[in-house]
This record gives sequence, C-alpha cells and structure tokens, in this order.
Amino acid sequence: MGLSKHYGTGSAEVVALDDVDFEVISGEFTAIMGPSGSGKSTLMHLMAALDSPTSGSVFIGDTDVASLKDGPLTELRRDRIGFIFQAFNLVPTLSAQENIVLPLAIAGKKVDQEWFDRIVSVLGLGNRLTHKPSELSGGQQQRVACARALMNRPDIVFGDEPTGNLDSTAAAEVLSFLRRSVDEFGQTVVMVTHDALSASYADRQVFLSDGHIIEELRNATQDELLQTMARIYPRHDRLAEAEQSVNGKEPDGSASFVEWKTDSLVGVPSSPHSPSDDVVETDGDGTRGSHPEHAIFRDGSGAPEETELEDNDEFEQTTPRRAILN
Ligand SMILES: Nc1ncnc2c1ncn2[C@@H]1O[C@H](COP(=O)(O)OP(=O)(O)OP(=O)(O)O)[C@@H](O)[C@H]1O
Repeated sequence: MGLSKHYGTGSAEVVALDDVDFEVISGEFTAIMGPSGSGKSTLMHLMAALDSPTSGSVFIGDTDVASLKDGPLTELRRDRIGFIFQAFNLVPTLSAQENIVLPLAIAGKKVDQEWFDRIVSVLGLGNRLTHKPSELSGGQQQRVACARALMNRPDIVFGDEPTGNLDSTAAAEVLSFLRRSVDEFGQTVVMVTHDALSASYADRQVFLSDGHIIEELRNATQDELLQTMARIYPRHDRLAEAEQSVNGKEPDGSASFVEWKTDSLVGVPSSPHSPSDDVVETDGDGTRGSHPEHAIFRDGSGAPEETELEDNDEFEQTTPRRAILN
C-alpha cells in the first residue's frame, strides 16, 4: 500500500505525495532530494510521525505509527526519533550542555555520561558546554543540535537541510559528523537536501518529483548527482544556468539548483553499535530489510582529507567519500 498525502479539497486539492513506497535502511545515510514542492518535507514529516498520511502506512521498526494514540506517539517521537533542523532550534536560555540533555530531562531519563562525553568529544564541543546558543557560531550551534539528536540513541535521525544555514566549512563538519555517526555508531540518518555536495556524503540518494520517487542512486559523487539532477529536472537546471548567467557567475561545480528552496530534518538507531532493522517503512507490509556492512571507504579509496575541529582531538572531517576520487 502506497503512501499518499493530499492537502486541501476540491479544486484546491494538492497531491503532495502520490502512492510512494519508501524504506529507510537501518545503518545507512539516506539523502532525499528534489526541487521545491516535490514533496521532500511532506515525506519526511510523515516518516517522522509529525503528520499523518491521507492513505498508506508508516512503520518505525515494527510500530505502525497510525495505531498509536497521542501519548505513545509523543513518546515515540521523543525516544526513537532525533531531529536536526536547518534553524538549529536550540533553547536560547539554556547552555549547550542543557540543550544536549534536554530530551532526556523531559523524558525523566538519566544521562549516560560515557555516551555524552563521547558525543561531545566527537563533536568538539568540550569547551563550549557552558555557552548559551547566542554565544556560539552557527556551526557550533548545529553541532549542539547534532549532539542533542544523538543523546537518546534514537532509531533514526531526520535532518531537514541541516547545513542550509551554514558556511561550507561548518557544513562539512556537520556532514562529516553525520557520516561518522553512521559508519562508527551504526546510526541511521535521513536528510532532506537540495544540495549535491551534501547529498554526496550519503550512501543513498533518492530523488522526488511531483510527489513521486523518480530515481535513486547509491554512493553517487557530487558530479554524478549534478548530472542526474540536470537530466531528471531539466527545467530547474535551465533556471539555474539562467540565474548564473544573470549573476555573471560560472558554474563552480558546487552549485545545487539555485532556485531551490532549502528546508529540512535528521535520525539515529537505538544502539550505537547494533542498529535495529529497517527503521521506517512506508508501504505498510511489515517487510524488513538487510543490514548493509559499513566501511568508511567501501570503494577501496585511500584515506580522506582530514581536519580537526577546534578543541577537538577526535572528530574527523572527511570529504565525501567518492567525490575525492574525481
Ligand atoms: N500544509 C499544506 N497545505 C497545503 N499544501 C501544502 C502544505 N504543505 C505542503 N503543501 C504542498 O505540497 C507540495 C509538496 O510540499 P513539500 O513542502 O513537501 O515540498 P518540498 O519538496 O519539501 O519543498 P521545499 O523544498 O520548498 O520545502 C507543494 O505543492 C506544497 O505547496
């Protein structure tokens, strides 16, 4: 049974998603791509149990989201799903540390100090913990949001354009962390993005158009993604070229489609070392998938370029795995 979402009725009806079957594979980093209005946010909101479908089912693990009443649904969102938003969404009056442990505090759960220390260390936040969000850079704020999303060890982390408000260096740090959380902690990440470079960090890239999944790639480089986008979204590509021409800019290879709007979310598995089975299914048939093996360089390439974050002796910032081969 496919997943559909309609907004409005009659002549005002909009079909945001049309009979989509989509399965997130546990322990993978999935990027959802598509032009503005293609249904990315709708799909993510349905998968994250933030909205309900017009038809079809959403399963998180074995749980049919539609079967849950308000209380258990709130618990599911709190305990099994992590979010990273484009606008960080930190509580301004709380310190970085208080923001990171907030989901646990709300749930009345004890902080796993070892896990907290590990995440903080990996994210290079050790000497920023007492700072309020206003005293942090955008990149640092988003790293706090990443730590907050991971503290609960949720089944899945959804990222809604998590790098949309960041410069390229801070964006690379966040994307490298998401990559590492998948490779090292076995976590599951789903990220909405319009940006080919960001999507090249993912294992799998899924393309939406007019409420349908129209293409899917695995381990695509930035160039492969840009070529695919130009092929499957020719109208948007022409618009991008026209805008570059008006602005007098040459394509620099880092471009996404310039007219695309950026928005998004992110998620993580229940155990950092033993990801659960496929965490989200939208076809409602209860099918569960495989656990792919993860290595940082499955293509056998050499080590990535690395830089260290400030105050961080552990975090590795990697370039996209395949992009560096080009
Ligand atoms: N609450 C709503 N009411 C009516 N129509 C909506 C609503 N939310 C989304 N839509 C419509 O559904 C379609 C898909 O929207 P959606 O936000 O999922 O696209 P998107 O790919 O995430 O776009 P963007 O990149 O601009 O955020 C669009 O045509 C949009 O106008």
